[in-house]
Formats: sequence, structure tokens, C-alpha cells
Amino acid sequence: MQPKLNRLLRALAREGLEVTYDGRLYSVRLQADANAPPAEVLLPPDLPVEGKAFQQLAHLAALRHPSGGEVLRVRATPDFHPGDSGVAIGSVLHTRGLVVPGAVGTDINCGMRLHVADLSVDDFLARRDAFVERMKGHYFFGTRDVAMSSRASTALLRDGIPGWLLETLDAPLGCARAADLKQLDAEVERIHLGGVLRGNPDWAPEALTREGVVRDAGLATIGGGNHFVEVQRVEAVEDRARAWAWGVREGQLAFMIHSGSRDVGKHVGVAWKDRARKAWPQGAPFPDSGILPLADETLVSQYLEAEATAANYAFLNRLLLAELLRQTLRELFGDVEAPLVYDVPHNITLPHEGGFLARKGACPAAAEQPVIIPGSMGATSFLMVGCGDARALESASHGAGRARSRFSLARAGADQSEAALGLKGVDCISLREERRVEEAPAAYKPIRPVVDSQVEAGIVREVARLSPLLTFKA
Ligand SMILES: Nc1nc2c(ncn2[C@@H]2O[C@H](COP(=O)(O)O)[C@@H](O)[C@H]2O)c(=O)[nH]1
Ligand SMILES: [Mn+2]
Ligand SMILES: [Mn+2]
Repeated sequence: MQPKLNRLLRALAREGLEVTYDGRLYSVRLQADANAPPAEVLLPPDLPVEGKAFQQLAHLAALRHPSGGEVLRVRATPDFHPGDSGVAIGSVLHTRGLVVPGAVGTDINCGMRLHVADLSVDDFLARRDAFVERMKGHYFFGTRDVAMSSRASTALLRDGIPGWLLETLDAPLGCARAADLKQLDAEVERIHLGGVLRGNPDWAPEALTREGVVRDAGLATIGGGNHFVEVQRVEAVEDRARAWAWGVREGQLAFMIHSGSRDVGKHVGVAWKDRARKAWPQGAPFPDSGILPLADETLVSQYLEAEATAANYAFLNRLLLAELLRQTLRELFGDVEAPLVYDVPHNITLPHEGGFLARKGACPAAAEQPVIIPGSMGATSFLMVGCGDARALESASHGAGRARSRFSLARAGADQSEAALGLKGVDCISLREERRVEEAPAAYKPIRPVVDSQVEAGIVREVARLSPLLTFKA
């Protein structure tokens, strides 16, 4: 065993974790809790890991509620790294009789959306500057028009994209032309879960359902940090039959969108963190991790409804980010279609085998399902297909995963040269200069071993590779 790995295992043991590693899969448990199910992490030996992420995962597996319910299994994907709110990114949690709002967090239904367009890179680059200026207007300067009626907004929060479409087809309100809405209708089946979870507008900020026209709750905005909209080229196709069926061909332009539920997710996530604390049985000690499950049946179903409400909002947020892009393509390049390949959430709780599966930064990877795995703004991204691997809880990584913190990259004295940050040739469009540094390719793990380890484990298969041309970061 490598000395570095030995050191890590010894350090984890000193911190109270029981850890084994077979060169592929870690098994982690709190020494103090032999009854908790061991959490598994799929991680090749050459990828960086932080002890803190193992701590967070072991605590997640050891969660219990005094009134009952249980954690059945915990698994983590190879993009696994520590999370800011106590739950490691890449965690997948299978429970029965309880749900854990913190295991999804506040960016409910953060997810990836992929479109392709029959436009050559040369034609696109010839008008790159005009494209960038228009998209900056849409994404950064709020010149967009995404107002919608409170009726449409209420329908969205309750019935997702199909509900929103039904209302909007009657009264488009400038956010999409009637012809575009027909296309959106045809594309609903390429949104995970058909773009709908059963929500309830009462859980959303009040301004969204008040009579009149809703103008802003972060709708059609990318959001900060590692969220992005990226123009890519379909570099290579590995599975030609499947790519063909999904409308993907080598040489096409692609558009990848990474964003979530903006103000609505925050509203729901923060409110339920508070509720979980208030609902914790009096006198019972709080878990060391500070992560609180809900076990009361009514609270569980109310939380899931609130989460669904925010998830519906996120589906529309990504859809509108894509609509602004398609509109701009048409303005600049004529009748270019940019059909949807797939839209998939990676922060969400869904029913699973009589219980619940909460993913925080993990992509659903059921058999035959498209899986989107971005690398970084300087690395390859992947379109994969899921294999439905039960051991991996039908989940794949949702990216490469952070290897270095924003702080370590941006701190005074850090080498911020293009070469050190991997920024050579990267076209990053942002109003904040610090984003280029914080989000540089060097911030992320190498994507190849992340993807290969999952192919070898039978979790996903490769369909196509996408290389970045330019990336919008807010
Ligand atoms: N293709 C790009 N991928 C990127 C970029 N910035 C981040 N990333 C990848 O996305 C995931 C997102 O992680 P999340 O935890 O915020 O959901 C991350 O692990 C990176 O691999 C980018 O600009 N382009
Ligand atoms: Mn997010
Ligand atoms: Mn995300």
C-alpha cells in the first residue's frame, strides 16, 4: 500500500473512523458506532481525498432519529469531497421512515442540462463576440424578459414544467414564442421525471403566487460559484447508436447548463433546516454532525412537498436559461435548432424501494438513462448512459469534484499563473475576475480517472465526449 494512503488511513483512525480500502472502494464507519451501516466510497487510489469528507460521510451513515426510521445504506461517488453544510458532496443516502433535508441542502434540484445544435464551430466562432455580448446581457445584466403571471407561477410550483406549459401556452407573456412552447412541450419527456414533482405553492416565497406578474426570484439566472453555462463541441462519439438516438453527432455544438432552484431552493432549504431543529424531540441529544433527520410522517411528507416545489422551479430555471440561448442562436445564425438531450437533477430526494434516496451532488444513473458528467472549464465533459447498478444506488458522479478550495487558489502568495491554474486556452466569461481563479481547471480533480473508475465498476458507459469552447460563470 502506498505510504500516502497509509498515512491517510492512520489519520482517519486517529479521528475515530474505522476505514478499509481495497484499492477501489473505501468502507467507512464511526468506531463508536458499530451498528451504523458502513458507508462506501468508490475512489481510485490516484485521486485526491480529504479526511473531512470521510468524517461527514460516516456521520451521515450513523444518523438516527429517536422516534424511529433508519439509514439503510450510504454510498459516495468518485467526485466526493467535503460539503460546506456538513454533508459531503457526492453522497447518496438510502433511508426508510426518515428523510434528511441537509442531505439535499439548499440548492434543491441543482442539475445539468444538455442541448446540441447543428452548427459548426467555425461558424459559431465567426460570430463569437456578438453571441457573448448578447448572452452577457441576458445572463448578467438582467435585460431578459422572463416575467410570468402568478397563475403560471402557481401552476409551475404545483405541477412542474407541464403545469407551467399549460398556463403559458394561453398567455406567453413574452418569455417564449408560441412555436417555442410547442417545442418545449415535445421536449418534456427528455427532462428527468417529466419535469414534475408534486409540489405545493404554499411552500414557496409569497411573492411568487401573489396576484399579478412575477418578475424575479432568480429565475433564468445562473447563480454563483461552480454553476455555469458552457458552449462545447461534441469531440467524439463512442456509442454511435445511442448518440444517434439521442440526437448527438460528432462535430456538433453543445450547450451545457449547470444551475439550480435559486431563491426558491434557498427559501425552502433554510426554512426546513429550522423546522427540523424545532421538531427534534425535547431532551434528546442533537447528533454531533448537526444534521437533523425528520421522522414524523406528516413532517416527512410536508418536507418532500416543499422540496418538490423548489425542484419544479429549478426545472424552469434551467429551461429558461436554455431558451435565452436558443433565442440568441436564432437571432445570430438563422433557423438553428438546439434540441434538448437531457435535463437531470443531482440534489434531490426521490422514492426508492419503499424508502427514500437523497442525492447531494450525484447523478441518477438508472439503466438506459442519460448521465451528464462535466469536467471543468478547461477539461472534457462526458455524456454517459446509466447501467442501473444497485450497489452504487443507481448513482454516478455529477462532475469531477473539487480538489482544491477556493481559498487555497485565491489566497495571497498562491501561484495564479495561467499554467499553474490550467487556464491556458480557457475562454471564461464572467463579471468577476476572481471566478477565473476560484473555478480554474486546477480547482477540480482530473475527470478521466473519475469517469473510468465508474465505467470499470459498471455504473455508466461512455456515449460522447464534449470539449469546452467558452464558459459563462456569474
Ligand atoms: N464543464 C464544466 N464543468 C465544470 C465547470 N465548473 C465546475 N464544473 C464541474 O461541475 C461539477 C459541479 O459540481 P457541483 O457540486 O457544484 O454541483 C464540478 O464537480 C465540476 O466537475 C465548468 O465551468 N465547466
Ligand atoms: Mn448548485
Ligand atoms: Mn450542482
